[in-house]
Amino acid sequence: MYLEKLELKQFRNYVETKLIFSPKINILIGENAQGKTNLLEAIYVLATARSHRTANDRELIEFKQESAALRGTLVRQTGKTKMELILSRKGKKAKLNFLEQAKLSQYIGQMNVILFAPEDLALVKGAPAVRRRFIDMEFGQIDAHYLYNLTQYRTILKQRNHYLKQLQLKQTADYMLLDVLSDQLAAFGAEIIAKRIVFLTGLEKYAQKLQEQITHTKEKLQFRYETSVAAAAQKSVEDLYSALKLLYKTNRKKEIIQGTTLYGPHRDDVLFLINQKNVHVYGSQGQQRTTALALKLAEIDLMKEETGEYPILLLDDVLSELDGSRQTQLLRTIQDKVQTFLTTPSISEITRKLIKDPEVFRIKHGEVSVQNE
Ligand SMILES: Nc1ncnc2c1ncn2[C@@H]1O[C@H](COP(=O)(O)OP(=O)(O)OP(=O)(O)O)[C@@H](O)[C@H]1O
Repeated sequence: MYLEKLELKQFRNYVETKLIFSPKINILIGENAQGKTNLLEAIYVLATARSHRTANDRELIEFKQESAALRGTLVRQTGKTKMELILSRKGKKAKLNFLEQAKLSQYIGQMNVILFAPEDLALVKGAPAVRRRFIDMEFGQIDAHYLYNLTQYRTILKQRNHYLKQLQLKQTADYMLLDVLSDQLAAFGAEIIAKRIVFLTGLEKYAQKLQEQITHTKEKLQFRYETSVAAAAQKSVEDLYSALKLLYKTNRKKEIIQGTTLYGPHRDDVLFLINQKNVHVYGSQGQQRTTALALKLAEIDLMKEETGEYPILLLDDVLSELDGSRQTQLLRTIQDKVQTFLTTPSISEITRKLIKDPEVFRIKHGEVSVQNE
């Protein structure tokens, strides 16, 4: 799939911009603070209805304005789709082919994007929340059911935590509602854990191959899903559900004392292992970066497998963070098959050598000019 056209109105520092992109590689070049990342962010927001940089949509609207509009034409094997997202103080409105979608979950997933920013190089090293967010953003895009379960889970988790707080403060002594909420949370939690394990297995298969290519060694990369449910990978959804319910039952006192839900997918993590050793703990900086790169590139293949089409790749100033051989590996992987947008302050020699006929956009103060060499 590829994004053919993009129109922005009052989005960040773009007052009004209309662009036509190459289905292959688009280079967004410009000095600092001109709007390169804002443009990548716009594509990301158009696809996922949320920003990778902020949870506050207000920040996405041009400083002096009340609303922002993003419109795009997405081309897939099955045809073209017009996508539209309006952001305002009142919330978001999403349209597909001019039809307003009652739920955002109906809109998300049309356009699949993978964003790779320098922060992602810390994915392996960062806190568990960073990895959970990564998993949820990626898997949510390719599986509407996963996204639905996640939304339900979050809503019930909030209610359950609120109720645990009430029990902690002795504002209530009724355990009936807690049991109901535990039951519901376990049901959605089990679905989420089961899907995460399936997806991670798929991702691992591709990442292993890439890791070997990048390192030219016999380093074996493995992913392990870490959860409080024992032997989760061997369990069916029903078994996971029973196991979670049991965890809530046996740890009721502990959860009430702490006033929060201590078990479930919101507390889980992913471990990355190289030759059976935890990369987070034992990996060199280089190994951690390679693992993050392999993980990101593996997503391209996983999305292709799951959706039948290659996703759109957004590379935010990431090339300069990689050494020559990793840059080469990255550019070879995407060459000709993945529509790519990459931001950079200047085009490196490697990029010049490896990228054939890129479309180059020069960005200055939120204005874009096409600059083909
Ligand atoms: N809501 C907004 N309205 C208007 N301008 C904004 C808004 N949010 C951010 N900006 C402006 O956008 C610019 C930053 O753009 P962006 O983050 O895309 O930089 P960049 O070109 O990627 O630079 P760098 O290479 O430093 O990351 C800043 O000038 C900032 O003031």
